[in-house]
Amino acid sequence: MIEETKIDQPRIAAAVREILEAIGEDPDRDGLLDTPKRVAKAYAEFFAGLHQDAAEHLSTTFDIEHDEMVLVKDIAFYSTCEHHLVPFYGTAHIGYIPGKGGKVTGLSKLARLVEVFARRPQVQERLTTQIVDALVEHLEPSGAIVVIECEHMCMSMRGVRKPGAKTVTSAVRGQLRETATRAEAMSLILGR
Ligand SMILES: Nc1nc2c(ncn2[C@@H]2O[C@H](COP(=O)(O)OP(=O)(O)OP(=O)(O)O)[C@@H](O)[C@H]2O)c(=O)[nH]1
Ligand SMILES: [Zn+2]
Repeated sequence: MIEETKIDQPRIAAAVREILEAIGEDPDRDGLLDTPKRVAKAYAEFFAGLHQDAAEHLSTTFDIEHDEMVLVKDIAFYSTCEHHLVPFYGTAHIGYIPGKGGKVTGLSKLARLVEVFARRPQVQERLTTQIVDALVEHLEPSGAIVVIECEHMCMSMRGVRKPGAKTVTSAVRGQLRETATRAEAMSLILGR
């Protein structure tokens, strides 16, 4: 569930009204009347992850004996660049090797983990390491890998204006740092 209650929507709405005035718009014209409220509601969704805890999702574990890699790839997500407050978006790929007698979580929980950290003001590098570190902390796997591929709107629609440029980041922990296992993970992720 998206926790939006801790986000001060009236305060966001007041700030949006200010922005509309600052760009020379009339916040009282018909089309804009409800815009501050709408933006506040949207921001409550965009930043809901600030008030969520990865532990909540990763506490669902199963007693499945599996000491080989589990990989969920192409998890689509949207995040918000903390420098410009515009979206960056793309896909996350998450793999782990359960530890000895270790924990296996539900597949959807890996996607929920992405949401928890994507729905915050972010940079792609931090998003990548936060996801892998949460996996390590809560599942105690023998290895974990996260690869994220994104387009940043701050590079497409403004500034350097290079639409289509993709940024790829990765974070690897434990046994997956070993060359052969890492190569296997990367070919599963990128070999499409
Ligand atoms: N490392 C990293 N940089 C990012 C991310 N998102 C945006 N940026 C970069 O943050 C930098 C901010 O640079 P500044 O020079 O402070 O801001 P700016 O004048 O708006 O920069 P330009 O985008 O080059 O116009 C830019 O180079 C962005 O491309 C991210 O997730 N990771
Ligand atoms: Zn940016």
